[in-house]
Parts: sequence; C-alpha cells; structure tokens
Amino acid sequence: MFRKLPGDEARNLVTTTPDTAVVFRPAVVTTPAIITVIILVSRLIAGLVRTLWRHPIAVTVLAVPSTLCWLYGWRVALLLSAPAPTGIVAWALIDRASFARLIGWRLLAWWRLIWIYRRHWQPVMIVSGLGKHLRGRDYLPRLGKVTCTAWADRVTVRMLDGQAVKDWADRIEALAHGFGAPSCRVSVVKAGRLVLTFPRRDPLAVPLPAIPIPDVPTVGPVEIGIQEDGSPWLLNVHGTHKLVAGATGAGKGSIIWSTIRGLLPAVRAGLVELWALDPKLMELSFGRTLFGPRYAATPEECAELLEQAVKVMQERAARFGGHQRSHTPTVEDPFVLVIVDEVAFLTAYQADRDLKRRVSAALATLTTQGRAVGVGVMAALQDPRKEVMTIRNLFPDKIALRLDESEQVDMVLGDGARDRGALADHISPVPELGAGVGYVRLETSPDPIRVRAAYVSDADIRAMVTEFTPAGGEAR
Ligand SMILES: Nc1ncnc2c1ncn2[C@@H]1O[C@H](COP(=O)(O)OP(=O)(O)OP(=O)(O)O)[C@@H](O)[C@H]1O
Repeated sequence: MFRKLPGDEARNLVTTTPDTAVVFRPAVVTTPAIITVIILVSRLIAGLVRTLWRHPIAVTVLAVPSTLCWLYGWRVALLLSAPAPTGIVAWALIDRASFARLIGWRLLAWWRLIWIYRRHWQPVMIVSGLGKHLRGRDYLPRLGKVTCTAWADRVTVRMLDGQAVKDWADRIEALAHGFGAPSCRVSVVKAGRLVLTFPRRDPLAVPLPAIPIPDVPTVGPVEIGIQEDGSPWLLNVHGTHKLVAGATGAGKGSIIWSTIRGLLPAVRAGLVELWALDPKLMELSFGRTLFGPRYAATPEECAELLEQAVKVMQERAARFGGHQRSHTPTVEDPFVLVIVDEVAFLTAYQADRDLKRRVSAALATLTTQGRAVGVGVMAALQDPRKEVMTIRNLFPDKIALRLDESEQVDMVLGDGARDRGALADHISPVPELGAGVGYVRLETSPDPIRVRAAYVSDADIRAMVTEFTPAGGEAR
C-alpha cells in the first residue's frame, strides 16, 4: 500500500549538511503528454459514469430541463418541466410516508453525504487518528453510502487495511463531534466494513406518558416505551428473565410499572400472576393490592415468597416432564412473573446469612430452571458489580439505565457493549432528560438499542389499582 518514494535510495544522495539534513535528488520520469491527456480524460469519463450510477435521480432532475432548454428554449422547458415538481409537491402533501421513503430520505442522504460527511471526512479522519498521513500522502478509510431514516444517518465505511472495529469504537466521541451529531454507534456489516449511525434528532429527549393499558390480555411482548428510532419498545417477559440495572433515580420503577401495566389485563384474565418483592418498601408497595397475597416486604417474607415460587416451578416441572418442553400460559398454569425491586437488599446487603443464602439459592434456581415452565424473574438493582449480584449472568436479558461508571456498562450488557455505543454512563441525571432512558441488547443483535420507558406516574398507578383490584381487595 505504501509506495517507496523516490529518494529512498542512497545513490540519489546529493549532499548532507552538518545538522544532519539530507538532500536527495529524486528520480524524474518524463511522461509523454498524450498519456497524461488519456489518463485525465478517462478519469473524467469514469467520474461522470460514477455520478450517473450513484445519483440517477439528481442527474435526471438537472439534465432533462437543461436539455429541453438547450433544444427548445426556456419557455418550453419551463412548460414541460413544471408538472413534475408540482406532482412531487402534491405527492409530498398527500402521502408523506411514501414520499419520504422513495424520495425524501434519498435526497436528504445525498445532501448530507455531500455537505456533512464528504466535506468533513478528511479532517475528521486525520484528527481523530483513523486516517494516516504518511510521507506526504493521506490514507483515509473509504466513505461509502449514506442512508437516512427519520431519526438518523447510517454511513457505510470501508476501514483501512489493518484497522480493527475497536479503533473506531474508541473514537465514537470524536466522530460524533466531528460530524455534528449527538452520538455515534458503530456496527459491523462484514469484514472490513462498518456502519456508523449518527442520530439527527432524539425521540427520547422528552418523557413519555404511560402507555395505554392493552384492551386484549397479552402475556407479551409488552409495549413499555419507545426505541430511539421512534418505534415501540416491546419487552419480552414470558420465557426469559430480566435484569434492570441503574443508579438511583435512573427510572427502574418506570420499567417495572410499565411492565405491570401491560400485563394487568392478562392478570385479570388469569393468564398471569404477578409476585412482588419490595424490600425497599417504596416502589411496589404503592400498588400492593394488585399483587394480592403475593407481596412481600421484609427479608423473611421475601425469602418465603421466593421459595414458594420455586415450589410452583418444581411442581410444574414434575408435571410437564416428558409431556411438554415449553410453557403456554393458561388459567390452570398461568405465567408467574416474580418482580424484585432492589435485589441487592436481599442478597449483598442482607446481614442475616441464612436469609441471604436462602434468597440467593431460590433466585438461582428460578433463573436457571424457571423459563421453560412459565416462571420468570424481573429484578432491579443499582450496583451491577459481581460482588453485589453473583448471579447476574443467569439473566438472559439485561437493561442498562443510567450508570455511574463506564465499566459498569459491560458488566450489565456484556463485553464490548459500551464500545458499540451503549453509553449508559453518559445518560443525563436530570429526570426529564434521562430517567427511563437506557440500552438493551436484543437476543437477535449484538448492537445495543437505546430506549426510553414510559413514565407511569403515581396517578396512573392509583388508577390501575382502582380498576384492577377486585372488590375483595386482592388482584384476581
Ligand atoms: N420513564 C421516565 N420518564 C421520565 N421521568 C421519569 C421516568 N422514570 C422515572 N422518572 C423520574 O425520575 C424519578 C426517579 O425515578 P425512579 O424512582 O423510578 O428511579 P429508580 O431507578 O427506581 O431509583 P431508586 O433506585 O432510587 O428507587 C421519578 O420520581 C420520576 O420523576
């Protein structure tokens, strides 16, 4: 890749000076003029063909009226060309979605390619260290296609030979600032090729009111908020276990309450049972009648409730064994969701060693064997360190809300999550901006997705309690 420059050879040495400066006589090869002309003309033709190939619509928009104008004069050109823009404006007004999909985002992508990415590519690459300036030449990663969606630009990049994804992941801040975006996400398309995602606007910047309670009983996926592309955030609760980690005030409550809210019709239909462990006595106690007798607050009650859940699980396992390998929620065997707020109160911070052992053993049993028989655990905790939560790896799905330290991100979401853009330690501590905002890694993709849970207010919880607590005072 790196050419040997003329002058490397010692035989071309002309002089040296006492201060060690060395002067070389470069080898000069005279190129015939005709070869230079041929090279320039072929470059011009290749450039034209490339432009035509890459931007057919833009070329047509410019070429057709210009040709008409040249052939028939500007009046005829105007008359013949006017219907096209009028039709396009009408299309944009009548069917915005299809116009955006077929024309709007492409035009925007073309504009942003030229104005943002191509214009700033060389300085951003060199200054961030992703490009190399060697012996007077710039070696830059190749800027590929730019596509736009409603919320972000996706920029395809061909890395320099020898570069690693980590080289890019380490510079996401430089890339975001360099191209004027609030953040940057790196994902691998194939060997040597990356996609950089630069959000243009942030649909998660404003708090989201509670999602309406579904009309139809559903055991999931439950809609609990939105993803950063504006689409609904659907949380799978049946057939998995969830760990929600976030510093104090990160909004763990909004994930727990949004999930409960989405499951209430299924609770009423008898397809789901919600079991609540509330050692902090702050979060779940607010709607405790929704959980009926399956609510525990003291460590002893919590240990007992967890052991009851283990019994249910084992009884089902004995019954299902040899007959069925997965669970379908029914009134006889509803899906049991065990919700634990601040699980570390029961494990790491529990002074009574016997209780601590019982709770840890029950949680480990539920998280290793509960999935197939319809018993799931959703646990929230503030500190994701291994010493605090020894069984955190037994939760297949993890959600990282605002965290205090960058190292905690990979502890929650798995190795490399922060490098791929899960900047949970950068989420704003201001509740309006950052509460309920977090990152999830879906089973189908290693790339983290930024999400925001809807905020279930005290008034919403009161309304849920009024509507879904039966006359006897216990949730059905
Ligand atoms: N999804 C949300 N959207 C907007 N604001 C929210 C959201 N969730 C929570 N908040 C705000 O942030 C505050 C703290 O939220 P919450 O109590 O749920 O945090 P937490 O993570 O459970 O904290 P702690 O661990 O201290 O209990 C709430 O009082 C509310 O004002």
